[in-house]
Amino acid sequence: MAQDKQHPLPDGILPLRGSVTTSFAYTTIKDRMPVILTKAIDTLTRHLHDLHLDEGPAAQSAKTAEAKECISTLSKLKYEMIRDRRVTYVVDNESDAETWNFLVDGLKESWGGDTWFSAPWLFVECLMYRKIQEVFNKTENWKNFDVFAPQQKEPAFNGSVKSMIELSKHLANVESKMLEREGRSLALREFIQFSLWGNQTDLSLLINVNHADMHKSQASSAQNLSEFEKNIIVNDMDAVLEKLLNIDGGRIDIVLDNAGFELVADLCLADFLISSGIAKTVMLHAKKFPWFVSDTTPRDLEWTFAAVEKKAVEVGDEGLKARAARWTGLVKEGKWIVKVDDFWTTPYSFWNLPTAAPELRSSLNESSFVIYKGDLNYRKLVYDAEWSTTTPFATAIGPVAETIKAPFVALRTCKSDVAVGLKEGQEGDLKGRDSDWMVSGKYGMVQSFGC
Ligand SMILES: O=P(O)(O)OC[C@H]1O[C@](O)(CO)[C@@H](O)[C@@H]1O
Ligand SMILES: [Mn+2]
Repeated sequence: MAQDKQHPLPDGILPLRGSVTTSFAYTTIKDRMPVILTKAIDTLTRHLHDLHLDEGPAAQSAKTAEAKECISTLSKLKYEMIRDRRVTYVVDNESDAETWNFLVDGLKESWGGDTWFSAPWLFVECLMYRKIQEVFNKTENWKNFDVFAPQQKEPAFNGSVKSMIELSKHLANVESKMLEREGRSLALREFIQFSLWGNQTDLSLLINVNHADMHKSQASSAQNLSEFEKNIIVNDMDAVLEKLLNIDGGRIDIVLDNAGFELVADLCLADFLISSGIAKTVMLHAKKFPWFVSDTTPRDLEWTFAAVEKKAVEVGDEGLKARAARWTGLVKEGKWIVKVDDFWTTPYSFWNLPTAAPELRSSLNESSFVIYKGDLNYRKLVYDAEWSTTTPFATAIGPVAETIKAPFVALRTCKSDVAVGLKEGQEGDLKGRDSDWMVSGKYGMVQSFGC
């Protein structure tokens, strides 16, 4: 990973930071990030307890000692965060550590602050997940442990099964009607909308959600889709459909976001892109290590294929079972390519992509179309800055407009202090309707470039 200075923002545009006490960034660093650490500690503590019951004494003592060490380092991290201490280096042997530390060193000079609240929010929030991974990287026995899986990702998946079954049935119906172009376009519109609304179930936001209730909030049928549609505040869907329907067999990239219901909706879309002939291949970009609680790692993909198939068998849903089997087949045949790149788990905005990750950039330039999923990818596209909401998207993506040639769409539900491309007066209307419109996940954006 290249050591690359953070791209500067235009004069007068500041990055979002926790030091602005009225911001969602502030609430996130003050309240939500410490809770995420507490949950990680709790998960490890429970595992320690289970270890005592399950494994032999020798394995126990080494693993137990390491887990205790992890718990104490995570508690220290939480302490430093709450007290707004200076952020510390990433200390492990991974290939990205040097880059992280180069950026930690440059914080003061680039942004005037190097503590948890004074440094850019994007930087410190990403850093927390990298520091959690550092804790496990330094052990022998816990390197591959996903601390978010047992108590968050897996229960959330189980709580979403009802929605997944409904979604799969509905989409099978939609697919069967897609014979001509018009049918294909209508079908694609639905697949994209489900992929968009799937983004509501991001577990770093839903830290206190009851996983058993996930179904209630998920758009999984045509009926709730039309209810949700009025909440798409920027909607470039028609242009996106036009572009996609004219690709005729190229490669489409999906920069994945969360595992669980969102991933299942994304995989349904990826599957449709192939089965409809729109794309020959789909490249699925996953995260290298557990990230923002629920982001998809390669392990999550495998786990999801198996878990969907198992659930389908349990409930006797042949359609869903065939779907899951087809997904495994698509990977085997090379029609779905799963890719991991260090870049997605750095704090860089996409403005840095050409210099920080030149190979990834060349690869994206071979794509016919890129779909960026979720809120964090949106923040990274627009550099997580204090843009006014009427800033044109083309301005807020800065150099990305020229450096990544493939046309793209961002599908995100709004969960942070940034949204651009709104019409004059639209922000006021939204505020009038819902003071939390920017962060509640209730509103969505289908925002494209190059279409
Ligand atoms: O999974 P997503 O949609 O990228 O959401 C991640 C988002 O989670 C949050 O922690 C929720 O507020 C934001 O900081 C971040 O943008
Ligand atoms: Mn996410």
